[in-house]
Amino acid sequence: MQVDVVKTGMLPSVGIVKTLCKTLREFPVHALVVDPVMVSTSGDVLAGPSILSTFREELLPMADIITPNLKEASALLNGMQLETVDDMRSAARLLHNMGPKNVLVKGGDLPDSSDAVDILYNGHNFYELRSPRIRTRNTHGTGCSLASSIAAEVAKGYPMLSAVKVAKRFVETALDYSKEIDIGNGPQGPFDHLLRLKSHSQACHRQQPFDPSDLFLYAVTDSRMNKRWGRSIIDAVKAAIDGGATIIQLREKDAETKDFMESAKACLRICRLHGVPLLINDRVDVAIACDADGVHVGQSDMPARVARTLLGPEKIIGVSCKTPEQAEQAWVDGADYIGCGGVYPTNTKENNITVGLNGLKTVCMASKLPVVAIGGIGVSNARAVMEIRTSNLKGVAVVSALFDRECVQTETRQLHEVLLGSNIGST
Ligand SMILES: Cc1ncc(COP(=O)(O)OP(=O)(O)O)c(N)n1
Ligand SMILES: Cc1nc(C(=O)O)sc1CCOP(=O)(O)O
Repeated sequence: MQVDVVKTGMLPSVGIVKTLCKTLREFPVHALVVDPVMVSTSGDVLAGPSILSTFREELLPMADIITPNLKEASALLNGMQLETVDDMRSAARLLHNMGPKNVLVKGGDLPDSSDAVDILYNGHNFYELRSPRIRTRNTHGTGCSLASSIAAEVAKGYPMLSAVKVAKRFVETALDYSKEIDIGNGPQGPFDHLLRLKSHSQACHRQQPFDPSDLFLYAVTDSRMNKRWGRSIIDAVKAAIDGGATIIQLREKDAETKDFMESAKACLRICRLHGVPLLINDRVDVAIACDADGVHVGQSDMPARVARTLLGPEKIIGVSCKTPEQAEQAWVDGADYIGCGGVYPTNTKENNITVGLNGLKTVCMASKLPVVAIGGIGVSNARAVMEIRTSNLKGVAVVSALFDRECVQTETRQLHEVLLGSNIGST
């Protein structure tokens, strides 16, 4: 077996350190990451002074990097006082003289520092690596995970400086992710390094599975209209839900990404309270970032197949389709529903091709997926749309008839009544 990178953790006896060094001399590895575990983040002493001379004389000279915390660096340097960043630099230089190629002195315990400062020294340059200090009691295991992450990055072939930066970012993100978890009985809890796995599985989780009847009254927001009427997107979404909207899509063409994310998160809270799914138009990144229930993509947006890979199996994906071929492709790509239009001419979307009721019917009959009709639909014509009577036409998606009006709630309620009267999907 070829071993590329070895990372050491706690080595409880002199005999074990000596055996390890002997093995490493016989079977050299590409890189050796030494976490000289002697004092844990929680302050527990994990290895006695008898081990220090073996560390200094045998193990450290073989290491590509060593990653002591302040107490370990001090122990290796016969009790040297380490209280400032300058002290850490001096310690890194002295430890480097013992033979390792790189030294990372971790300043997590540095008094009076609002940042977490680590010093990396490679014999030529010092790098001061700073990240915000995350206030949490769940820090147990951070040193070990940092060194393991460095080893993993080095094994992937990255240079030491980038390996350390990536590892530090990983630990920082994991600390932040798990900072409020109530876990463990002692003064400290473990931090949670499975964050990527968990955040992905959470991202893949939706409150409820997709129900095609959610397409019944589909409210699609428009920032320009809401601005014109002097209301926020959040107020618009609330009003639409109060009026009976069964699904919401945020279609914010002019929003800056950060603003879009913030309003999406606020809207999501409202939607979750009411059990109404919230989709994001076009922006798969925003949907992932705010854990929305899904996305709606057009023919020139990210392909549904790619969106599905990014979003996972449970999120809702809708695709705009004007033809039977597009509807077939949406099904193949793993979409959940299609939006078909424009049924009528509309001013909301420039240069939109109108397919009419016949086009809608043709697409519905070809589609294996549920369909929602869109384009120029409102109280006056929703019934005619639903009367094409194909069983997979589940509802209407509406922008201006709800949001380019003074009272969103009233308009939504009226449309809801019309749709109820049309007895959708019963044939
Ligand atoms: C339900 C629904 N159907 C169709 C569309 C149109 O989406 P797209 O083709 O991506 O065009 P834009 O909305 O981006 O202008 C939709 N948004 N919702
Ligand atoms: C966003 C959109 N997509 C369409 C399509 O045909 O795919 S029509 C349209 C605009 C719908 O707005 P209104 O309800 O104001 O007509």
